[in-house]
Amino acid sequence: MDTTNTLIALSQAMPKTELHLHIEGTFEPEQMFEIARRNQVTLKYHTIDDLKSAYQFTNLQDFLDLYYQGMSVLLHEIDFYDLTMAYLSKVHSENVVHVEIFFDPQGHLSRGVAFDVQIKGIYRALQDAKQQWGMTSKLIMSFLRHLTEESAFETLALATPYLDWLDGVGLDSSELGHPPEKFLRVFQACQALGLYVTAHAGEEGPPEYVWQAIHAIGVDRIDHGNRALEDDELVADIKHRGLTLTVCPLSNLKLCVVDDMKNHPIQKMLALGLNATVNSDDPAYFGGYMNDNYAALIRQTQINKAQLYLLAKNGILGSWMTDSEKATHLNTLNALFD
Ligand code: HPA
Ligand SMILES: [Zn+2]
Repeated sequence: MDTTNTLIALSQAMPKTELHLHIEGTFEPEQMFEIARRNQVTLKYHTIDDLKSAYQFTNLQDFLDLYYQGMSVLLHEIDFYDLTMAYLSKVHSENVVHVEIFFDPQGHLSRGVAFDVQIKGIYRALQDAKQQWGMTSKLIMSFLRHLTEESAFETLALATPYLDWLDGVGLDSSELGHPPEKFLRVFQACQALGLYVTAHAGEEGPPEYVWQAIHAIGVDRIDHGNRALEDDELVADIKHRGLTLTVCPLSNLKLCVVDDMKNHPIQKMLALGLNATVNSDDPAYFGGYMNDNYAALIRQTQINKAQLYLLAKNGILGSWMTDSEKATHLNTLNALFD
């Protein structure tokens, strides 16, 4: 019988991928205050403790209100670089070998920060991480679903000179009332450009939104997907298609998508044959990075060694890495679990 501590040590040592991560959600209060100071931006909260004490959310919107406020201090390319580098260096120390990160261009464009300022800072950090540590990455531009499809099209037009740096597009922000179908045409345009497509669905929204993401949009992956479990036919369809779910345990707890980590559905997802993965979503706001998410699952849901292996393996296979990159990381993972 493996002890909790043995499993936690194994989860820390294993090569991990992060497939659901909003770079603006990695903004630690200390760094936020530092960048606010150098940019002479005044934050609504006066101290780091004041800010941290506001991190009590009862739903997704509570969090988003703070998330948009926090990102408002990002003005220059160096700010986006520093933010991204701080995240990459943190997860490098946790044996994360590959990241696929979202950024929210519209959250910055609306404040007058140009698209090229954002993407140049983020992309340069991704390149530096590759050079320094061999960490590979994909960049996903996410559309804000509370805005119009027209606004998403305008954002796509701004991204056109940078298509070589972009791997996929996503859909995030306030889910209820903003179904995936609202963005059908813009996602079709993205697919025609050869971009991967993923969408947040079934975090707060009903199973119907997950159906739409799969059948109307044709997503390559589903972000969250928790509420898909309410519909057996949908579960069978996700399984049949082999779609990956990018699940975020600590996020789910903080945003009251689950009432208690003990009741987190990730083991059920695995038992149903779904390709669930572990991710941190917005680690600076939700109380933990990759290793903390695994530790919480191990401590509170008693996942076993076989399930731990499966989660890590699903993370490698569900990524957009090349087959040979996947094979390399699978070999390392297999050796560790032998
Ligand atoms: O967890 C999330 N859900 C939806 N939108 C988001 N934008 C950042 N994080 C999230
Ligand atoms: Zn998310």
